[in-house]
Amino acid sequence: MTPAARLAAAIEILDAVIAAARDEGAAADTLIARYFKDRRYAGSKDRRAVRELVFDAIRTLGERPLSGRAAMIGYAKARAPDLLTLFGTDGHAPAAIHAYEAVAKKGLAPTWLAARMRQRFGKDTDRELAALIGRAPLDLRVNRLMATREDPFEWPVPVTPTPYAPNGLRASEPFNVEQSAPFIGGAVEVQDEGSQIACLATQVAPGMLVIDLCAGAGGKSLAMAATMGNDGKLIAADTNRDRLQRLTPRADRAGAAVIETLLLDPGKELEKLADYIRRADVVLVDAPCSGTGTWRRNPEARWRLTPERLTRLTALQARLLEIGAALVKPGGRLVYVVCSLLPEEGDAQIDGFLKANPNWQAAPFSLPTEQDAVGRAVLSPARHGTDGFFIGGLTPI
Ligand SMILES: C[S@@+](CC[C@H](N)C(=O)[O-])C[C@H]1O[C@@H](n2cnc3c(N)ncnc32)[C@H](O)[C@@H]1O
Repeated sequence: MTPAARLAAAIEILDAVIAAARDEGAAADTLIARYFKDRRYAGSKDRRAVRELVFDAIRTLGERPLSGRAAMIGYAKARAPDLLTLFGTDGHAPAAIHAYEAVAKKGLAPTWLAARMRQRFGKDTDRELAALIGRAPLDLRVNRLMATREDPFEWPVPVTPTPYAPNGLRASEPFNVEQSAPFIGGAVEVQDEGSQIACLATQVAPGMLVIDLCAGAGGKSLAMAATMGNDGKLIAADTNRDRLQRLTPRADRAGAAVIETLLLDPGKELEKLADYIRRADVVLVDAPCSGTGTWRRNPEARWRLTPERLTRLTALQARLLEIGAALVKPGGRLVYVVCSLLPEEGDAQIDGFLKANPNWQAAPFSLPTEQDAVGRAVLSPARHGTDGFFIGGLTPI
């Protein structure tokens, strides 16, 4: 493909990304893969170059652009002026730029979201937002059921311990982990260091009954099962059958024998969990959220969120906290986690829960990172090099 044809391809993909962000469609990575599936003429260098153009444009533009063209012209004007010379050059090039056409503006995040982030980060907001749309490192977690961080793994790139999580490793550049012997053998999993730190807050231990209420494909279930040393019981529950099904082969590979999956009915979650009411030592509520803490991985997510979607999410989070609380035994622990840095999904949820449940209080936890208050911690890419997380600990009085 010529450079101009790559540019035209990136514009077409950006059109799809913008529509998907508006209509709750697929992620940018999926859309890029779909685009190239039917275009066998594109070689690996073309794919890489187009992907880079798409993601560079997404990272440069804070508000959802009107169109792929507006996005690419805005990106080119802000960061890559050479691209402007390619418009209108050959048969495969995008049409020449007109004097009055729409141009997307450079920015870190949509104005309404930046304003909400400012409530948490104040004068540091721009630094935090810039880090949030940077590139995420590739983090691994060593599975203590099979290995230790000191084992002599062989990696194709330099890999070093992460600064905070005791079982974390960080690769100096991306590589195909899933083809590596340690991954295939179950000795490592891919997991952001922030997720690993969130699991430490649960303080799970061997012999416990643990419920991972929003287990998904089990990233945190696997980490907790390893800490439990395969002793006890971990119920990995979720309403999404596909995600839960992905957990079973991962648990087999990791040798995590304490995990039982449980598919819940949305709206009737406690029916299937009736046997565990007031019995769990630890309940983790890793709630569905806006994902503002994971923009490094899918920066187009900031074009997706609307105030209405955020309201729906916070209502679900509050409901899941109540469900989780019903499962905790006296003296047990409820840990609430979101990969979001918006105050309404973090502190406000814990404040709301404590107000509605005066028989509960904050549960202190000890983490390798600093804490905001007793039982509350916030991780951010700018400060910790992790995805953004809010972690809250609660216990019945
Ligand atoms: C942040 S993700 C969980 C990620 C997972 N814990 C991990 O570490 O990989 C949130 C999960 O909540 C699930 N979920 C949504 N509504 C739910 C509900 N009402 N009850 C239980 N799980 C729910 C979603 O299907 C999704 O898998």
